[in-house]
Amino acid sequence: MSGVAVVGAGAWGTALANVAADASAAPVTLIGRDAAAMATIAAARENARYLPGAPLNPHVTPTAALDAVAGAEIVLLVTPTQTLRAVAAELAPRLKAGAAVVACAKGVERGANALPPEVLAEALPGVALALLSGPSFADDVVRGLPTAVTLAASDETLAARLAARLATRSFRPYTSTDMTGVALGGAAKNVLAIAAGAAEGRGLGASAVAALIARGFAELARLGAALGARPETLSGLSGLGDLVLTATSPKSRNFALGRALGRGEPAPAKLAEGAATASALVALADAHGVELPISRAVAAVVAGRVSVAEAIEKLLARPLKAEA
Ligand SMILES: NC(=O)C1=CN([C@@H]2O[C@H](COP(=O)(O)OP(=O)(O)OC[C@H]3O[C@@H](n4cnc5c(N)ncnc54)[C@H](OP(=O)(O)O)[C@@H]3O)[C@@H](O)[C@H]2O)C=CC1
Ligand SMILES: O=C(CO)COP(=O)(O)O
Repeated sequence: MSGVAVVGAGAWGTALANVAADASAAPVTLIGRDAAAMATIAAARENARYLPGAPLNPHVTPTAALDAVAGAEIVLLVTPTQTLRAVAAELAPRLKAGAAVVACAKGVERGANALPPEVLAEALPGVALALLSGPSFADDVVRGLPTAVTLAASDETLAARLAARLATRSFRPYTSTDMTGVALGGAAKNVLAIAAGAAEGRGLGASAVAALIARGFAELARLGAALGARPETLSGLSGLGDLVLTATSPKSRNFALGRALGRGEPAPAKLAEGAATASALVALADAHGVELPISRAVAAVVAGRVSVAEAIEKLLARPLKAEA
């Protein structure tokens, strides 16, 4: 079976390293950028900073040596969206011939307003690319709780091979060839989760959160149609599935950020991809003539241009129209 290297030793990278090691006896390397931190993980057999209490699978080798990717047929790229291009550039000269790179981040790159597949296609020309996304909290996955995700590649044979390599009894990758749709769902849900959290933080109630999820999904569907995404992708695991998970759970860092903003509390220090993605998602939509009222409101709030209260009032003042 194929050796796997995981680049990015955060919560999701660590969880996926355990998944890859649980799925096969082939070697798994977990690559971080801080040598001291990786040595600590190797000694403790636990990533105490990002996944405390989760034993590292004994077949996972932590290291800070990026050259270790050279031994892998499959590279899972699990650093935040805004770092993908730079990290991929570092990977390019080190990759084994024929290796596949799987983007596992969820967002839109600022500046280029590009989804992860586009970023990697530019940074890694000629490399076999795939994308992994879907409703999957790292904490649930590392505890072996049932999780279903989407593994997309333009080549369905590659998607099936990668899914088979990563599948375990509890981690179930469904395959797709719609990389745009899968990437868009993962990016948009993080932004919409901030809105849902803000609504809860303001005490607007479950009905308001449900309305934001439904109308937010309508935004996703409009932008997806403009980008050529398949409707069934957006209504599947990586779209609606991840939106429901992330927009209804305080375990979500994006939801938690929104809730703090809604309560007028300081923003949590944890990564919230939706905050960096919001303006880029709106810019991507604007370039295709698609209006995203909720995502635009989130972008304005996280940029500090308006308060949560002002954003809510603006959304409530919007003219009523046909639902679809
Ligand atoms: N956490 C989750 O439940 C899930 C997360 N995801 C997605 O996975 C991606 C990563 O998220 P997650 O693992 O949670 O984030 P974390 O904040 O837990 O970890 C991010 C990791 O990326 C590393 N990193 C950051 N910048 C760089 C860089 N320039 N070069 C190399 N490494 C870098 C960090 O290194 P350092 O520790 O040295 O700062 C850290 O180890 C996100 O796009 C997220 O949306 C997807 C599904 C589930
Ligand atoms: O992507 C995730 C669940 O699918 C993790 O969500 P957060 O990044 O909001 O914590």
